[in-house]
Amino acid sequence: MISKKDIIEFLKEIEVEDLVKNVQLMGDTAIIDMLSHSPAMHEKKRMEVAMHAAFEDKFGKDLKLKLNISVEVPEKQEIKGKNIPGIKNIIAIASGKGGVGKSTVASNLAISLKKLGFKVGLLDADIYGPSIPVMFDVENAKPTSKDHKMVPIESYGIQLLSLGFFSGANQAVVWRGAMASKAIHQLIHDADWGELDFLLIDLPPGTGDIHLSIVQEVPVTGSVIVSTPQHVALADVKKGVAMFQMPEINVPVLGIIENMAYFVPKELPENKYYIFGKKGAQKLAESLDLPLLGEIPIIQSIREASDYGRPAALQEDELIPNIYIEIAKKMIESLVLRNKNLPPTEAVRITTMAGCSSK
Ligand SMILES: Nc1ncnc2c1ncn2[C@@H]1O[C@H](COP(=O)(O)OP(=O)(O)OP(=O)(O)O)[C@@H](O)[C@H]1O
Repeated sequence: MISKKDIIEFLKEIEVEDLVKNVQLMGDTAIIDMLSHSPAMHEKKRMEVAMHAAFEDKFGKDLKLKLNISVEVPEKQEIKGKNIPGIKNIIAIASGKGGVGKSTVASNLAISLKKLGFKVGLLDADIYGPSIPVMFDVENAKPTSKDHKMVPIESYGIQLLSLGFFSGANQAVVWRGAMASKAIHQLIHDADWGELDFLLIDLPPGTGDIHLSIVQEVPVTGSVIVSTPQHVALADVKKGVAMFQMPEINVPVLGIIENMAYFVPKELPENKYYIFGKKGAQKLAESLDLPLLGEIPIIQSIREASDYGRPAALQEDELIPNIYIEIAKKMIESLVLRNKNLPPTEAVRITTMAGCSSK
């Protein structure tokens, strides 16, 4: 006669007792409530199949097994890398393709979050061409160290670190491969970022191994994908989204930003010319069930501002700053929603729109 004690002993033997919440024996049926730490359906299925096989092996067909598997994702699994003390939210800025304006968007988003009253850092992890030092007019800066930690360079109130500070723009190529991962690890963990509401990470373009290692390195709260309206760029957005949604990455995508969405001539600011097609990103965002965080026009002064080293979101004229402020607010809205719908993590602290009044 099989007893409840036999079943509990067996659960210990097969080393699943820490996943078992409750065991009941009713006649010839064992009812076991278990936890799965992965939200993926195939994991649940795999657990079910393995349990049935193990029980049949041990107790034969005399004992029926009824499993109730519930999903509980532990905090630890949401947090990819070691938590960084003092940093509340880490947002990865990615693009499926190169040259779509990812670094420009990251810079202006950083400035806009700062204008909304947040403490912001920006890590330039673009190994192929770190451009943040130029965009923030700190091309020749060299970070110092304090208590064995790198001190970020501050520009326009944003804490900055970039591979460009160390490699020199022309040597960017040396950062490829394992060395790049190691360097980025140091920029993230061996730096004194201080207290930050947001650390934005300007990822390299594309979706390769280096992205995976960066994203697994840090507890990324959410990602934002930048695209241009062309079909080829939009097609690559799907790859970017898929990368963040891989089970081992599992970083929520907060939304898509369409850059260079339309052209506005300076002399006719009311006219919008959709040179590369209209509403491509919006339709894509809808089909992927993601928010479109905003559309940024092609404007000469955005490029000039980047080249000059003073992001366009700082301009007196309100056209560009307002577009970016709206995008920053939408991103925070999406983050708030993400925090409501997903299990809380240590890295996620912003739960309301408080502090979002424009300064
Ligand atoms: N909305 C815009 N209007 C005009 N020029 C823009 C706009 N966005 C970006 N640019 C310009 O386009 C060029 C590419 O932008 P950026 O370097 O930000 O792209 P990226 O996606 O980060 O590139 P990479 O793939 O090299 O990392 C830059 O010269 C930038 O100033």
